Amino acid sequence: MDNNSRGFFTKLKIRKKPQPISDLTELYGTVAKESIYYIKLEDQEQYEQALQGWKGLTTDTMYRLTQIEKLYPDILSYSKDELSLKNGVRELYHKACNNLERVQALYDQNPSMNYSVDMGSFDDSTITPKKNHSIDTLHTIPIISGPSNFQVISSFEGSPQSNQNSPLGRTIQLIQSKDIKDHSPSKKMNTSLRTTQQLQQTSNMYSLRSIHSNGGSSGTTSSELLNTGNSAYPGTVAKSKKRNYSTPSSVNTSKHSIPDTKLQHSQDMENLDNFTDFSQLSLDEESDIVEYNKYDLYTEGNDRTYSNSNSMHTTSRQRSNKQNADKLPKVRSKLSIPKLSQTLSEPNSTTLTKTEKDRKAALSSNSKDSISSGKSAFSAGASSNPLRKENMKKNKSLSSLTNNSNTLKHPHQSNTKPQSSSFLEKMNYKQHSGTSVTAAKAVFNPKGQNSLPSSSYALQVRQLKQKYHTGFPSDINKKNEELEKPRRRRKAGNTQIANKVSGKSTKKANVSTQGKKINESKSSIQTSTHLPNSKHDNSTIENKYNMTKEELEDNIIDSIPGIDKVAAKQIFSEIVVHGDEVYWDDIAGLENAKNSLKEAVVYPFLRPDLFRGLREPVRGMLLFGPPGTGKTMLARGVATESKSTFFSISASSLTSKYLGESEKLVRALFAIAKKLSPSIVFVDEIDSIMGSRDENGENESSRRIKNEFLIQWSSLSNAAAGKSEDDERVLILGATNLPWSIDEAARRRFVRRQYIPLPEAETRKIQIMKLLSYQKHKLDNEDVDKLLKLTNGYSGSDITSLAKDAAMGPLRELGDQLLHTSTERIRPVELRDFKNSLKYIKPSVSQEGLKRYEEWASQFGSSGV
Ligand SMILES: Nc1ncnc2c1ncn2[C@@H]1O[C@H](COP(=O)(O)OP(=O)(O)OP(=O)(O)O)[C@@H](O)[C@H]1O
Repeated sequence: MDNNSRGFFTKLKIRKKPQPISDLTELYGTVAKESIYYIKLEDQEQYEQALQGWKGLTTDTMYRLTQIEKLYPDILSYSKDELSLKNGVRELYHKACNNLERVQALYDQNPSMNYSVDMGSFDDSTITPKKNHSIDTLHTIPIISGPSNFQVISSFEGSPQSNQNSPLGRTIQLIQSKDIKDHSPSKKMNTSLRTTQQLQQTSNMYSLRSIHSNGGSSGTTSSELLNTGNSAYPGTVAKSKKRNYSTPSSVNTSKHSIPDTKLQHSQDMENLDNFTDFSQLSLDEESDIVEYNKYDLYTEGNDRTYSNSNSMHTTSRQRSNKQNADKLPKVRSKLSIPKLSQTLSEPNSTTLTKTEKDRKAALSSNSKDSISSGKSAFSAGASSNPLRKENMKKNKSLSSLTNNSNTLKHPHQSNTKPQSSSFLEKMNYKQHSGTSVTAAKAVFNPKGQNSLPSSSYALQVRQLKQKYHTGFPSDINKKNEELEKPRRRRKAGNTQIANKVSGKSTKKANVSTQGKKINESKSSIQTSTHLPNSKHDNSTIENKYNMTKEELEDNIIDSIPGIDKVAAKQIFSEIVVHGDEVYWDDIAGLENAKNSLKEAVVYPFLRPDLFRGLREPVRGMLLFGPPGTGKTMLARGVATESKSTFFSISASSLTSKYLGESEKLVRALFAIAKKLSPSIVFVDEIDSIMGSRDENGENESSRRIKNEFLIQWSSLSNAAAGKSEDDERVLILGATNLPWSIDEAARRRFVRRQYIPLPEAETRKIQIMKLLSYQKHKLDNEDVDKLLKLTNGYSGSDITSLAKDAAMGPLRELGDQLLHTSTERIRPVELRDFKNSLKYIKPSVSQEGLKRYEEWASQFGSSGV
């Protein structure tokens, strides 16, 4: 370890009370400002530049956030503000990714729209309107010159952070500028030494822990870390300086979109906050700012230019810093969080481009609601550009652009302040029954909300009714009637049956066509099964609630304080199962398990009033047993029969490569499950996230997921139907083939541990008969009995495979003639087909394996009621 590195660690130790707020504030401000800039570039059809910018921004943001998380790993010690800021940054990052995708598509579609511009420029000229080239109407954004003016230290070359179109990335060059040597306040200091020290100091904010860790999660080298540390600086500068518009009208810039109360906050602060014109800064002043921000870095040697023309070139410094020194506000107070919203205000309308004007018009027309404003703004922006509009549609970027408007909000607003009323207002929501949560429940819990009101439910309903004048079905008699109504069975041939017959297991057939799918390749995530259900049709949702599913989700998310929006979106789009119709009758046998589940889940969910006090239902139930015995089917059956919102998750859906992300997903999952209660959170293969602590291979990330999960699970103490008035009924239903691997703490929380054994002969018979009922066959009772003897030890899924294979027998016989044979002439399935198939379809569970399950069941489990 060299001396410099030692210096880092010493500093880290000295820093007794880590305060992520300053880092996060700075990062948020930087990302937000850059985002606005790149959106403007896109508005100006400068796709290439915008693209480069988004790329740099996304990379840098995630990297810097990771570093902050590493530096301040104790999330529990974060203040509310810090958490909100962190969420805010995540949200901006997510939106930046969406924007990146969109701009990439725009760029790919129409590369001719791009202009050859010096990519080193952060020149406002690049966002100059093309059709309305009035110089007077231009406003300026500071330019940081390209590499020609800078001396790049070789170790930084090729760094991913060196994206020059991103101010974040450009800082790498900036920081090593020759000008630093010439103009920095510490002129006596040897430049390279000082630069190194500066880098170290800045890196202290972000990268100490991983400086020698060979990159940590991001796989970075120490030089990259330093780069990233440096990249923190422009944000500081950007935050610390006033954006200066070149036209007289820009004097009134601050009036834009800023509530009066905020304006009163501090004009100086605003100036400081908005100042981004680097070229107007004196070195001395800037060094003060740097000092104020505790970043001992000097960037004012960097070349930037004013551009009050639409020229697209980068020039060297055009004005002396001294000349503009007085433009820097003399404020040294700490940047306050609320200023972020001001920082992000739109510029003066007179300086806006046409598209921006559209956006602004939309904004003002809906100023009460930033979300809706954003949407309108988006429409305006999109409509001005047909290509973009089309592309937006294609890329589902409505929400991402809507979200852009969120960048104009304070993170607190975006995270915690429910937007419901204005949102509902905009959507004419009063015309429709139910609140957003109700609507969401109807969407995500399409079988219908629990019919019987617990007192808390009734209370909630009353409150919601008062608030939104809705027509909730709260009449208990009505609900009793509803309960007693014979269940409407699906017609044979519906998707479920079709899936079975066609051989798709319920699990495998689950391919969502609803909601956004962030990652379709995640086969572990089941999001929907039954497409024909019109309630699940997005268009129906839109008709019914006059809002899209995405809007509905946004609304729900907004109503949950403190939730990470990105994580919540992921939960909605990937994990929520939209109705999953498996009925008890579909599951052959397993009567004990069914009874157990009815008692533990179904009845309490349907009659919460009966299940209180000592009868309070369990909050965790484990289904364990050999593979393919119907555990997943049972879980789906429970979801259907209990009329609950069903979340089906797997380890992979909760695992993120980014530090802290998985915990957020877990928190979001529980928060949404509570919100949409009654809910069942089904975790298949739960051993993979609840593995025993002494199990080999438990890594840090799975330990963190597990801990978070256990914490959240504990918080469901009143969640099952029971005690309190405002109970939220959420059940964790786990399934595993490896019950002995489950951590003891988790095992304890699974109060009921239900053994799902291999099917008995009777169960196999029911299953075989059910499967044969969809096929022409010639098996009589005697044949079936013979078959039962032959399939001893087969699991439910083995039986399904066998039946499917046997059904192929008559077709196999035909060979190529199959193509010319009419359906009627194909012979029925016979016992011999099964016998043939039995030759190569063997039981999947061994006798020894079975023994182990039985032992564990007798020790920890139960086998029925
Ligand atoms: N009792 C049953 N009744 C009807 N079909 C069954 C039954 N058990 C299993 N199957 C069939 O086996 C398939 C797999 O079942 P399921 O996925 O529920 O098993 P599992 O116990 O969850 O398996 P794993 O532990 O491997 O996830 C089902 O889609 C169904 O076709």
